[in-house]
Amino acid sequence: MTRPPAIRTENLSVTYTGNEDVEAVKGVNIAFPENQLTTIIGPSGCGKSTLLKSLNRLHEIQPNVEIEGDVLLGEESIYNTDDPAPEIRRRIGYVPQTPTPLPLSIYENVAYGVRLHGEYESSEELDEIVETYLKKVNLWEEVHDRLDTPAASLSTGQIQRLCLARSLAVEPEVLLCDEVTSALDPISAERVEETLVDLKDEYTIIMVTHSMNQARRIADEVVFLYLGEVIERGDVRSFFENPSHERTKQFIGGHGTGADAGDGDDDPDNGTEQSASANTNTDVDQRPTTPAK
Ligand SMILES: Nc1ncnc2c1ncn2[C@@H]1O[C@H](COP(=O)(O)OP(=O)(O)OP(=O)(O)O)[C@@H](O)[C@H]1O
Repeated sequence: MTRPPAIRTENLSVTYTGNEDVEAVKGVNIAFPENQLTTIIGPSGCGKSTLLKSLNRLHEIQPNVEIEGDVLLGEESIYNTDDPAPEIRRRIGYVPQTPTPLPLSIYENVAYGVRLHGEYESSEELDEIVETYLKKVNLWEEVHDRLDTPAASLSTGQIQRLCLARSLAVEPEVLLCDEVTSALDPISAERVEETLVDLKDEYTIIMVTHSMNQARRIADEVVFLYLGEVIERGDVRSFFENPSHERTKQFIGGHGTGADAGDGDDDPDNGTEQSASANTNTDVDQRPTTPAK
């Protein structure tokens, strides 16, 4: 049975108005069901990041962006509201591709937002919150004996998990992840992926990825975006095994024609992922693939 949407768009269009207008997202209507992981895939420049950022008003921090339509969190508009943008962004967390820790200790990186929102009553409770979220992202074992050291001393993969913990500690309703493994080495990427799989039954996660292999591994549902429009969406199995639209078929190419359609993904030494976009000549994605679990 389809779960109720945690967040959805209504006729959402996003236009960059610079020297010339670029309508990056075009009248998109899409609902993201709660407590599942939905990946957004599509060729480079098709509007994936733009769509993701519009889900928590992140475009407001850059000039020359026009938004039409609406985004509803539950039944509440995130645009037509008196709530300040930081409160919207607390409820809809965003984790970027390049993890950036605050110039603070490991502990304070997780505690920061909790302090800001005043959602604790004692230092013991704050300690518990920090421990809880570091455990949720599978980082506690690695850092519990050095919580006071600077977060910058961690590896990039650990920092990405720390950033996930920081986002989760303020208890968002939705978590937006923008290519959160693509800047990581394969082993770190695998750890982050495992963490997302652990989290996905408990959180509504919307994740942009360039990797169809990653989408296959961890998504519940897949959304295919092309030139700013949603072409197709479906549960991960039917999406890859039985896509309806010709454009989707072209995009996923030979990868989606059967459950066993091999794409080299299970071979950690494969080194590159053959992007579907290579089949459509719209993109050549030679990013490293993460090894299968
Ligand atoms: N700040 C900006 N100003 C003008 N145009 C922009 C801006 N950001 C993105 N665009 C354009 O909007 C379109 C969608 O870009 P977006 O980054 O959302 O695509 P994407 O699917 O996330 O791409 P990629 O997979 O390469 O990250 C592209 O044509 C891009 O050039």
